[in-house]
Amino acid sequence: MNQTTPPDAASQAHPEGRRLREIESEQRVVDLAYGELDRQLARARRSLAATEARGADGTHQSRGERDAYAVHYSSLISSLEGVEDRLVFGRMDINPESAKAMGASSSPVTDSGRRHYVGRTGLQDERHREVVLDWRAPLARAFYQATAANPMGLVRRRHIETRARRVLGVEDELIDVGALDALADGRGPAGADHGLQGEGALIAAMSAARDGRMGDIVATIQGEQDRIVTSPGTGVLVVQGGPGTGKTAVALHRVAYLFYSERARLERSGVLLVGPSRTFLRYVEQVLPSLGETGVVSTTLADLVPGLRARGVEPAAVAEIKSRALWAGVLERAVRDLQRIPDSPRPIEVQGTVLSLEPDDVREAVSRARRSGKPHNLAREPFVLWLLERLTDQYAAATRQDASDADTRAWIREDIRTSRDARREINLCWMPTTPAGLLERLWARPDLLERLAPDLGAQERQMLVRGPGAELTPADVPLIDELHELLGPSEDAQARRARLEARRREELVAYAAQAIEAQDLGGGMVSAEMLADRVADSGPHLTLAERARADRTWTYGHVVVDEAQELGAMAWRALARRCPLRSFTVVGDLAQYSGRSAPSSWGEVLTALGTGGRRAASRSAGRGRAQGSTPLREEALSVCYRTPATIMEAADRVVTALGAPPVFPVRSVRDLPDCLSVERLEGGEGLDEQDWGQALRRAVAAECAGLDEAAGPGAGRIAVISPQAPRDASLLRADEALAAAMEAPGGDVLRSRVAVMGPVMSKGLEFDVVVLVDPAVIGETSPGDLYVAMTRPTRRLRVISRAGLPTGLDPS
Ligand SMILES: Nc1ncnc2c1ncn2[C@@H]1O[C@H](COP(=O)(O)OP(=O)(O)OP(=O)(O)O)[C@@H](O)[C@H]1O
Repeated sequence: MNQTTPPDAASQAHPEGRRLREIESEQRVVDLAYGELDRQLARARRSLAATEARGADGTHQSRGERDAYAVHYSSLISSLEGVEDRLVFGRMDINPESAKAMGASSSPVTDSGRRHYVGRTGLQDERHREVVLDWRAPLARAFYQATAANPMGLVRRRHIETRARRVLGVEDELIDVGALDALADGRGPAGADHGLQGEGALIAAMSAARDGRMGDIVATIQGEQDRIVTSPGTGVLVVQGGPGTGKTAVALHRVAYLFYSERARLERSGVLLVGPSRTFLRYVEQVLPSLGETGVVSTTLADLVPGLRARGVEPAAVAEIKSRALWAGVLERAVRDLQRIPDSPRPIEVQGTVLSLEPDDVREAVSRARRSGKPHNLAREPFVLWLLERLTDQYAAATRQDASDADTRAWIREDIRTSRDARREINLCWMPTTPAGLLERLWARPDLLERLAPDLGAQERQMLVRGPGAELTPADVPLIDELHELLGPSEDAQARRARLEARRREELVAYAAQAIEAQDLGGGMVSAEMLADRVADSGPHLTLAERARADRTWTYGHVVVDEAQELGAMAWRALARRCPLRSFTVVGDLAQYSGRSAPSSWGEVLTALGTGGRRAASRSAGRGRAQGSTPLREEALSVCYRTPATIMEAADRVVTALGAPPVFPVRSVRDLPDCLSVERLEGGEGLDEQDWGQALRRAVAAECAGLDEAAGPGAGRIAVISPQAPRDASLLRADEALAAAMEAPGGDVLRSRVAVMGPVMSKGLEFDVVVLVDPAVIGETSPGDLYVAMTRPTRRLRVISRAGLPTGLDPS
């Protein structure tokens, strides 16, 4: 078991004195580490200031270099600032033989390599001697993975608890009893045989009141988690397991680990993190910066395409139809459908001469343009050019001109190109269009849909029909992305971009002219144009993440997808395009799928990544290679850190009774007394709104009071998860105190003490307390959603129901 610091003869008599001495001694090391952090931060800030002071002068190349340095120093500063909190959290004592074998060099803190301090980042002193070992360093693996059965050279693991640069306590685990004598300070506590590493620190982390933001787990990563965090970044890795097993936490730490182990590659390409909702992304946004990493772009699928807003809502059944793989073919056909060969010759009048657009010529032009391999809008140019050449020949013959020289041909071509007939007829054969325009046409024209998507049933097609001008929905976004690939930029878009650039330059020139005049700059040596060029060149300093986010065609070095069981084939295709290397961390739990028919395997979910259709892995070890070109590995986590055992067991019973049992049953690390209460209201479904409102307010107010008592006044977070969230939210607001507790600064529900949401919105989140409304209603449409809703609390679940209770939940 864990104890605080090893007892020796003196400490038997004065254990408190011994504890204080240990704390004091660790404080000296922690002071040294923060001193080093401060020194490095000050140096980076000075370098940034010096770089910026160099101004916008110099050659194009030197301005580019200056910008690159500025971005580098800014990121370095953010990284160093990010690791301030709990900079050092662990110490490893290594047996002398292992230390010698590792050949570790000595430093003021390492005791000839026999002692290492583990922290959020690696720090060395000015003489390049180790002060803090980065938690991702190979040597630090023993801190997370060593057990009594496999000590990995570790004699003792120490967790150091700090707050705001002060050491508050230490917690020791003895790993290798046999090696203890070899250590300078002799004896230690009994060996660790509980299977959890740093149990005290772990339980403390889990018991702390939630504050609406996920914290990192770097100080308490467990062995099974660490093996996933540090597994190589190649291929597709599925991290699965029941609720609260740390899948999200592990995936985020894996990103930080990959930045460490493959920094050169990922610093150039960045990492994309895809989450189920903006709220979820806000929930996890602190984790990577707290590990010193900033090169991550996070997005929902709805926000995947820069500049596109998908604010429309539609039934889940419609979104499901849009997610199917068949759309790849349908959209391809829709684009080819814009390339038409007329049934008969079309007359074209050019300055009084009538030419004929021949179907055979159009056929040839179409096939040449398609052979160019360019997307539709870009292939239009070779298509038009080839037809214009044919029409030019016709015109020359009809007007008896010699069109053998380039200038004459160019004149004729221009006359044809600008004639109304030619424009109309050529457009009809090869219509330029935008992704949103084409999709709008598809939804608005059932006849078109029937022709292009014959595999859909008539009823399904009917469900897709939507009038022109309607808002795009999140499920439209992967289709739009696919269409971007098939269509390429439209002439309109290209022209718009050129116009914008021209306007921006005009503004810059005007601004520069004013500046020259106002400040009497230049002395005749600098023109407004020159100054405008410099301002444009020196532009804003964009970080990699900012550049990547704004560029739809950016390819990332690694992609993490959370709640991945929800993504359909079209979404995976969009993500596959963003990572041709197919380096993916796929996080999810098939049992938490929203809807009735969850996919049966990850192979089925991930077909679009080229992993083949077969799963080749088993439960925990679960490594294997699927048939297909992209290697697929599956790992499963088995310990729930979030939800008390009583609640977890109830959730398992309920979904099992609904015919959707957990894919991986999990073991909770703790249980709490009185953590589950279930109430079926008298009056049942016949209860009127007023009585229901009252009962709900009473329940939520009681939970607020209970949490005040358990965590301190106002501390902790409560979620009310209801199938009728908006209506229940307004009922709760009738109580002034609850309305105040529901206030969400900046619209961020995670900042409110009481958040009301539907079950889908609660995916991936966690709260101290959950008040769950009408679980049977949720379970009826989606057992997975009920599983999610029941497993969000860290302390307590209160069920309040008007409808009958689902099997497995009995009134308490
Ligand atoms: N090793 C650990 N040390 C401390 N806390 C941990 C550890 N592992 C997980 N946790 C905590 O457990 C909680 C659940 O983790 P996380 O959200 O990553 O689980 P999950 O498997 O993604 O859950 P779900 O599938 O329910 O969304 C979080 O508060 C996380 O910080």
